[in-house]
Amino acid sequence: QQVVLKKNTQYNQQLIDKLNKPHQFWQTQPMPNINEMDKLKPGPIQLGVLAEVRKDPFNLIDKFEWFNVDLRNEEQAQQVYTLLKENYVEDDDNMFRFDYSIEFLRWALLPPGQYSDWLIGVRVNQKLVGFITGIPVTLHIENEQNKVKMTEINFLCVHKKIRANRLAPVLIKEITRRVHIKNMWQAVYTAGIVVPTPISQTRYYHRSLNAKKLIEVGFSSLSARQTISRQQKLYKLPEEPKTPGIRPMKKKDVAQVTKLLNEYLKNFKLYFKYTDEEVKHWFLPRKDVISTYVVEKEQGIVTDFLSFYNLPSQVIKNPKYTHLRAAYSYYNVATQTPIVQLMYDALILAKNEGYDVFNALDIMDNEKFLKELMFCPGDGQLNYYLYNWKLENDMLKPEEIGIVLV
Ligand SMILES: CNCCCN(C)c1ncc(F)c(N2CC(C(=O)NCc3cnc4ccccn34)C2)n1
Repeated sequence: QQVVLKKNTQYNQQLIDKLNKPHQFWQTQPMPNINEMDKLKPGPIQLGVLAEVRKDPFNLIDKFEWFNVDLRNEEQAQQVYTLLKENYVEDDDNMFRFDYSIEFLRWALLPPGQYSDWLIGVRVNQKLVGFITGIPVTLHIENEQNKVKMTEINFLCVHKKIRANRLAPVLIKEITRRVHIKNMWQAVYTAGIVVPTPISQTRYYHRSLNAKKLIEVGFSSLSARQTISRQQKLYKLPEEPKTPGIRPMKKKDVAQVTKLLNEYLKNFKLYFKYTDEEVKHWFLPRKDVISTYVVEKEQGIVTDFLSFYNLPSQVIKNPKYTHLRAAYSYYNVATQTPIVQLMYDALILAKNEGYDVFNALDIMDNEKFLKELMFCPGDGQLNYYLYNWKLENDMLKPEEIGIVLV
């Protein structure tokens, strides 16, 4: 009886703490909070001192141990895949959960220049129960002179059975330490939740490709006047893309795609600059991971390209379907083809690749095609965060964001 009472009081105390001091962890981090916004000048909030960076890993509760994940190792990749498949992001009604594939994770987390100690796992008795990742990026912030080498954080995940152990803050602190050790002091990340302090709040839009299935899995719903067959007719797409010369990207296109992409991204306040090597990694088609199509005119000139990545969701309880096949808009550059026509072709190509829905955020120039191509606003928002950096005006509009995190 005593033990149960103690456990409950301990748990209740944790709840009381949570309610009284929300964001207790985040208040300790160099993120501008509301009242000090006006005082700080644009740029780093805290200047890091390499000599002061802790050399040893943060302490873990006993039996928990740090573990650098080697995603090239099949067994370790399987462990990461299973942890995410069973414990990663779900929608608010717990109907869907992301199901990132192993090949996708290798694409997302093994880019050129990756550090082996930035894919961090926590294990208990050889079982993976926690994960967080960083990849090295150079982010251009608000103007050309701010080219900041930093980390892009992603895939923070703690096993459902060991939540409320305060493991997530330790994972964040440990990857921060491993980034600081490399003399990098900023980070960029996104999250569906709001913690201090978003630099932009973007919104998801969805374009139905398989209306019937979206209704059957509960992703879409029918209003009184709508019927399934009406919806199918409304969202019907032609068999073939409209743009002459559109075809899958090949290795020979890398140099032209790099030029088009870097030129286009200068329009935004937050963007990466890509080398040929990086374009090869991020855009050359990989089956069931990334699709990129280029528009080739006479003499082999590439004038436009479109790209989308594959992120299926497990349908948690449904008699007929186990997965929702979703294509997510990645980077699209239209210099000769009208953007609406280019993205209409993206829908047709995604439908032909077997996707049920095409998702896009209202960032970059996406507003220009979302309404006309019958995208519907989703219920969630994706917040962008910059760690240890004060922007000129604190917030950026979605159309000023030029980066997509997978
Ligand atoms: C760095 N990390 C971001 C991952 C990419 N992210 C979360 C994302 N980028 C663009 C989107 F357009 C988007 N989505 C449209 C919304 C949606 O489809 N909501 C219903 C739903 C279906 N399946 C799931 C699984 C989890 C949560 C909601 N789900 C979420 N998500």
